[in-house]
Amino acid sequence: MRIVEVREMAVPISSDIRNAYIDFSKMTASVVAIITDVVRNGKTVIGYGFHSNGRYAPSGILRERFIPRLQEASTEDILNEDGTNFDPHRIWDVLMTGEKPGGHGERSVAVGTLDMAVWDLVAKIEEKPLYQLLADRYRKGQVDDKVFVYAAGGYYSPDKDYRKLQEEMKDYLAQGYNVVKMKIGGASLEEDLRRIEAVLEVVPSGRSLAVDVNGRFDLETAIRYAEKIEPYDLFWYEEVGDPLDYELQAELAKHYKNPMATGENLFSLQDARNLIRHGGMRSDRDYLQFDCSLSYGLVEYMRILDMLKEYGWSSRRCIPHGGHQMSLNIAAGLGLGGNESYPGVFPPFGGFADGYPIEDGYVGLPDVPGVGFEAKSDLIKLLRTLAN
Ligand SMILES: O=C([O-])CC(=O)C(=O)O
Ligand SMILES: [Mg+2]
Repeated sequence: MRIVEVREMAVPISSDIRNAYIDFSKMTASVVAIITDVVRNGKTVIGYGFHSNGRYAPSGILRERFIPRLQEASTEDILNEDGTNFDPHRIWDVLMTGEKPGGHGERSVAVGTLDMAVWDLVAKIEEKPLYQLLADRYRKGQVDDKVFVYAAGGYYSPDKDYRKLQEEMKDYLAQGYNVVKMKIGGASLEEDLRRIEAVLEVVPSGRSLAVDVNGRFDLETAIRYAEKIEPYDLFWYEEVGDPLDYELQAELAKHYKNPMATGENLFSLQDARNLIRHGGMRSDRDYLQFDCSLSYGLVEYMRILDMLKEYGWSSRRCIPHGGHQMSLNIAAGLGLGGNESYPGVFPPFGGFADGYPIEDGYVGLPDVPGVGFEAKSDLIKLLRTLAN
């Protein structure tokens, strides 16, 4: 059993949308394929991976460092004890050979992308959906048969007036979502309040709406918005200040009693632990959005889940960023609180398996081996261009 070849390709996921911090006019993502000599059901087993929106394709470091390390590793270094499958934990150690701690930067995205492909591979070799493999290995087989998902959108974009914003949100509700998310912080407070109120006119209540600042605010602005939006009783107030400004987050908690969410731009166990230690996040109401594809993959994410347990946090407080099937599998297999979804943005990466509609805010997962990319036709079409 060996890896024959690892391929990488950068793909554009550009669009004219904008959050409070960046526009997506030049956004890209890396997709990878790990091609093996293993055959299942008459076909070569290939693991696929990619990373979430928000970080540009780390093609350079993938091709110069991480893919060569994987391809040059000896079989014993990347297989499990009895040689029957690849071992994601051992592969992680191989990938991180020669890397100093701290300063996680873009390499956590490169490793997260490869890690997704490795888990896809491992589950395909065991001929199980990844959620089932995870539940069998780490949760006594217990799978959540459906996962809470919310519709993330509500971006700023040219010509998007209040009516168009309302139409977008109504469409998400019509698709079966109960919670929608919109961007704030990219306009004046007055303008953002008008946008929020426009959306509140078309959703059942404030609990159906989350708002995302994408790290734009200083403490003073964070508190000013907090005071204005608190009466709306929103689902959550997301990534309000700089992701690494734990003091701001902790101070905000003193001024905002409703749920807060953050963590999508914390890329390691150590950064996540600092948030829990110093960020004033409240385990009875707040949400954690660490995204394995950006932060060294599921191997590291499981370390984060262990850390959370140590600090008295339930895995149910985790609703990862990124809207991908990888986190959906983790949610179902390891018992997270839910997952993000991008029904209208970042195609073909947004949305889940074909034929699995959202029902009352929850989605089911297909019974196919691996992460389930083969059950999402637009995505697998793109991924297969790498393998052929
Ligand atoms: O706009 C973005 O960068 C994506 C984001 O924050 C989210 O999905 O929460
Ligand atoms: Mg966000």
